[in-house]
Parts: sequence; C-alpha cells; structure tokens
Amino acid sequence: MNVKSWAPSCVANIINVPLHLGVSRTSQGSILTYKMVLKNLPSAVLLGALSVATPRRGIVRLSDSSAANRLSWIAAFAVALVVKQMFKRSKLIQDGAKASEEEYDYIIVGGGTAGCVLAARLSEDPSVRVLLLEAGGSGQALMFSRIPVAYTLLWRTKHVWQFYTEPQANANGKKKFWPRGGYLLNDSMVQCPDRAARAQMGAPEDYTRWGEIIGDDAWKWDNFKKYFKKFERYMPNPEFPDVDLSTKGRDGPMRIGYFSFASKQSLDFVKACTNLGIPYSPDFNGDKGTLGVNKVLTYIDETRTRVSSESAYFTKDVLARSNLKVVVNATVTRIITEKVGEEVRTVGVEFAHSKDGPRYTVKSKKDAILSAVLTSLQILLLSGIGPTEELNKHNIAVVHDLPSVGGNLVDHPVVDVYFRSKLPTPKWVKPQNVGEALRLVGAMLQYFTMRTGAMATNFGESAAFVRSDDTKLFPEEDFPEKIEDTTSGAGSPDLEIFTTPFAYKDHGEVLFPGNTFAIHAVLLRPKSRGTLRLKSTDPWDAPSMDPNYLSEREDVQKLVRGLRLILKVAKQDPLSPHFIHTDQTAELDHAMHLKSNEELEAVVRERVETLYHPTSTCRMAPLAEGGVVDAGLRVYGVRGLRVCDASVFPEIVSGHTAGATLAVAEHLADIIKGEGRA
Ligand SMILES: Cc1cc2nc3c(=O)[nH]c(=O)nc-3n(C[C@H](O)[C@H](O)[C@H](O)COP(=O)(O)OP(=O)(O)OC[C@H]3O[C@@H](n4cnc5c(N)ncnc54)[C@H](O)[C@@H]3O)c2cc1C
Repeated sequence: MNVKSWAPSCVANIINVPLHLGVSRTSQGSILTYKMVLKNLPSAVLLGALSVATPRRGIVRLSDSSAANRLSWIAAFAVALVVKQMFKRSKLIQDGAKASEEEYDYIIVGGGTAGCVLAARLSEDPSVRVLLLEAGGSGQALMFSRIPVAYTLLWRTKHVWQFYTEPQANANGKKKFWPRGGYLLNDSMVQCPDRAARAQMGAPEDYTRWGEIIGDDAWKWDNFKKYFKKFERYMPNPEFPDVDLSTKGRDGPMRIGYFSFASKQSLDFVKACTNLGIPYSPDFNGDKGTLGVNKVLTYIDETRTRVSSESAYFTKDVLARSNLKVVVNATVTRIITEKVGEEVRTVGVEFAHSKDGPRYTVKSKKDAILSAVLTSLQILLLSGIGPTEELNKHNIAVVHDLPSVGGNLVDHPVVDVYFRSKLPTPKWVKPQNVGEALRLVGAMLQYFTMRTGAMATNFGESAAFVRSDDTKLFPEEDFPEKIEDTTSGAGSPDLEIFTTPFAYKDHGEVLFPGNTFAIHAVLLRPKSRGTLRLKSTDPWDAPSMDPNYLSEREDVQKLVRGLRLILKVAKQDPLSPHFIHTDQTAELDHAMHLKSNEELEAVVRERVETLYHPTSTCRMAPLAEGGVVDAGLRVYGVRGLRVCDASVFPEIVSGHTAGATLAVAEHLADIIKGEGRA
C-alpha cells in the first residue's frame, strides 16, 4: 500500500471523527465537548500530517503523489496554521521600546520553569511591578507542547536551542547534543515543552544536604517540602490507591498524577523489579524517600495534556494583571550595574529583540532575577561578574570578581540498553512502515477522541530508583570493588533505571527497525564536574559547555552496575517473555550479559548521553566553598541581583530537576515577599 495515498484521508478522518463524536456524545452528557474537540483539532491536523509523512529522512519511502493528495496536505497545514494563530497568546508583548519606558520592582530574566513561577507569585502583590523578559515566545502557542508524545518532534526545530557540548574527553571525544528551551528565534517559546514531563522531585535527604551546605534550615527537607506542596495539585487516580494524600499538594497550579500511558512492557518492568527485590514505591515523592519502583508520576493532567509552568502559572487572570508585563523574543544581553563607594548595585538590564536590533535598557528598583539557567552564568560574565581570569580573557571589565561562576557544572548521564520486543510498538514519531503508520493513526484516534492510549506516553514510562551499594542487587562476590558513596543519605538513590517503549539513539534521531524496547541507566549523583565558559562576548553565541562526563572512574563503575541491573531485570518475569532474547541484531543488546565489566565500561563511554539536567553553575553555597549565591539566592557582592533556576542547586538532586526548580522558585517568591513585609 502506498502510505501517501491514504495519509490525507487519515488526516481527514482524524478531523471528522472527533467532530462527529463531539456532536453526538456531548448531547449524551459525555465529557467530550465542542470546546475540547476544537482545541484538539489543530494538534490532530498538524501531528497527523507530520507524523505520518516524515519523509525528510527517507525512513518511509513515499512514492509520487497525485495533485489531489498534495492539495490535501497543503489544506491540512493551512488549517493548522490559521488555528495556531488563533491560539497565540495576545498578552505576551513584543515591544521592547514600550517595556523599557517604565520602571519595575522586579525584572525576571527567562520565562522557563522558574521564571513563570516567580512572575506569577511576585505579581500577586498589586503594589509591586514585575517584568518578565524571555528570549523565546509562548510554548503554549505550540500545539505539540500539549500532546504528551509530541515533544520530541520539536527537538530538531527552530523552537529548541541546538546546543552541543565540548568534545567529551572521557566519552570517546564526542560532542553531546543538549536540546534546550527556545532561543533567539522569532517563534521560539517561553516554556519549552521539550520535557519528558516526569515528576520525580528527588530524595528528602538531597534537600537536607542543601540546607547543611548553605547553613540555613529553611532549605532542609522538613521546612522546604512545603514548596513542593505549594506548586502541586495532585490528581488522584483510582488505579494508584496507595498514595498518601496527606503528603501531597492538592491546590497548587501544577497538575500532577499517574495519567500518562505506559506500555505493557513498562508495567511488567515494575513487576519484574519487585520480583528482583526492589520494593514497590506508591509515590517516589513522599516523605519516605525515593527508593523503589513504579510507573512514573508526570506533569500530565487527567485529560492527558502536558502541564508546563507557563500553562499552570500564566492563567488568563495572572496575565491580565496590570502590574505584570511579559515581553517575549527579548534576549537579555547584560545586567547594568553601578558602583556606589565599594558597593556594586544593579540598576537594570539590557535586552534586544535581535542580534542587530536596538538594545533597550530597563530599570529595576529592587531586584533583577536571572532565571535563564545555562545562560544565567553567561549573562553574569557578560556583565563583568565572574572569575577575573575568565573576564580578562575576553577583555570584559571586571565589575565584581566571583571565582565560582560557571564552575561545578553537573548533569545526569544516561546509558541505553536495547532489546527486541515481541509486542508491536507504535513508533509515534517516525513510523517506519505501513503497519506502524496504521498503529499510529489508531493511537491518534484513541487520543483525540477518548483522551487515552499510547499518544499519552511521556516516553520515560516506569522507573526504579536504587543504590549502587545495595548488596541484594549487587552482591559482593560479583561486585567486590568498594565505590565511594555520593548519595545524600542512606535512604537516597544514586542509580535510576527507566523504560521507554522503543529503542532509539541520538535523542530519537535514529530508531531501530522492528519492535524494540529500551531500558536506561542514569547516574543520579555523579562525582564528575565540568564548566560553563564564554566562547565570545557575543550574547548570541552559546556558552562553551563541558560537563566533563565520566572524568571520575567511580561514575563509570556505577553505570556499569546500572547496566548489569538492567540485564537482570530483562531476564526476570513477567518482563522477560516480552523479549526475543535470541535476536542477534548487532545494534541490540541481547548478548551484552556476555561482556566483561571492562567491556561494559567501554559501552558506557561510547553511549553516554545527557538526561538534560545540567545544574549548579551558580551554586547556592558559602562564598568560600564555591558559592555564587547566598541562602536568599542573592549574588555575592552585587546588590539587587539574584539567580533563581536549576543553576543554583548546591548539589544535583537524585531525581529529576524540574520539581526542585519549581520549589526553589516558590521559596524565593516567599523570601522576597517576606523581605517586602519586613
Ligand atoms: C529535553 C528535556 C527533557 C527534560 N525532562 C524532564 C523531566 O521529565 N522531568 C524533570 O523534572 N525535568 C526534566 N528536564 C529538566 C528540566 O526541564 C529543567 O531542569 C528545568 O526546566 C530547569 O528550569 P529553569 O527555570 O532553570 O530553566 P528553563 O526552564 O530552561 O528556563 C530558562 C529560560 O530562560 C530563557 N532564556 C535563556 N537565555 C535568555 C536570555 N539571555 N534572555 C532572556 N531569556 C533567556 C530560555 O528561553 C528559557 O525559557 C528536561 C529538560 C530537557 C531539556
């Protein structure tokens, strides 16, 4: 069958079926409303068109199409574009000149995970004026940002920064791809939907360590946990009755729950892990800690729509506040400071809409707050705040010598293991043959009509958090070497293994033919540290990023343990029967168990990639211990300047980083409000 000849009619069906159901089922009192159907329409059209076609890499061979077919495609895209315009968020302004005419109490740089929280919370006080400057545009305006499965379709597009690390000396010299939220292009985004939507916040002891490092009990778990509750709106799911609701936030803006789709293999992975002795964890985020296995909690709501901090915090009411201004496509180029006696004070920030366009300055009366994560450090350096040596290298006048800016870069490295699956796996992103394309269409119909099914997967479906020194899993006779404990405490993990419903390489660029499944090992508490440095003084030039993966041998040894655990789980019931263990395809790993530990170390160095969690380049720590900000997230030595994003983490958490970032921002908003009252 010719894929292209039936594809337009599939798209037409996708449009027609929800419309039809919308009419008939709403009249019967069903949850499907016209509004919902209309809301889904553009997503359906565009996703259908893109996913089914995918001709660009020649994975699906399409024969010549008729003029009628081409016209159908053009019509589908035209409808999508028109509706997309209707969804654009009119409250987000693009007029830098207008924004710079006024003064603001707080200027927030970067409207990502932390920035949206801060803008919304600080502007709750009508007496303060808040400006948010974001290099991208609205993530909400992008249809793919709302469909759980669709986020990877954005990765190699203009909406996502195409960052690469420096060549990694301990990972076979390869540069690693670091996709990040929108950047400097006219239609990139405030809140990049490039996230796997996983809501694992880290272990309680991680935060107790934070409090110890900075010497402030407010950051310790017992006090800090209220900020996780503050952003969370946990939506109970009857399939997960064991969650202790008393530990959950119930009325925060971020809807969180067990609503994502998980494949049969991922569900059986949970059982296989428990059969191996890994305890079932009803909730990775409870007071009892992270250790255990379960399907993952996600920032996907009960309608199987992705939740971002933009969608959750920038409600219509918040955007309507007269004391909040959000300027998009506004790249901050530096912080403006003045010296009063010995004191360096922040006066405002400079920004531009394009590299060659005019630069605007805008005044801050109280604080400028950097929430631009990887670029927070770049902005500091471009403003003359950082290590003198580094500033001298680029002939930047030193405003304040701050030696640790840009050091301490740490990330979660991940290594994949690939299996041949017996179960058919729909390749939602890139169907490789007619059968897979048909399964995709079926999944789309299910999603757009019932809001269920495989399109509601977040990819990282189930996970186990373990310790690499757990002798039940890693018996001493097989693993005699003693490895330094880098966890935050006895109840915290340093390894995670998680499943994805098919195998891929290069961040989804390469999919293996046929039915596959993958399990991944993540090192949660690496010892290796890297740096972020300026490449040039051009704010449009991405900084040089060197996570220095695997520079510490223990990191490699722990990941080898992760691979051994994956291979054991794969042979465990009830997961094992889903795999064809005799498959000898070179790219798959059914013979990996035959490799020695030294050979597995080579696999780790060859395959290591990022889990997209770089943190700690503007650490909250005492100045003498490599700190850049204090317990109030104030930059040492510069008045009126704070950093609030994942770069302030004193140590990387042994979970995923968005939750910790949201809580940090909630906490800072409270700190600032408290200062205002004082
Ligand atoms: C592909 C991917 C998948 C991920 N999956 C998960 C997951 O499943 N679960 C999880 O917990 N975490 C996940 N993370 C990590 C998590 O998203 C980040 O740790 C978190 O978003 C960090 O928030 P932030 O506010 O520090 O930075 P960001 O959310 O990245 O926000 C920074 C913002 O600053 C803007 N900006 C940058 N420079 C400038 C400038 N010069 N001027 C103005 N604005 C600027 C950017 O456009 C961006 O909007 C993922 C990350 C990626 C990239």
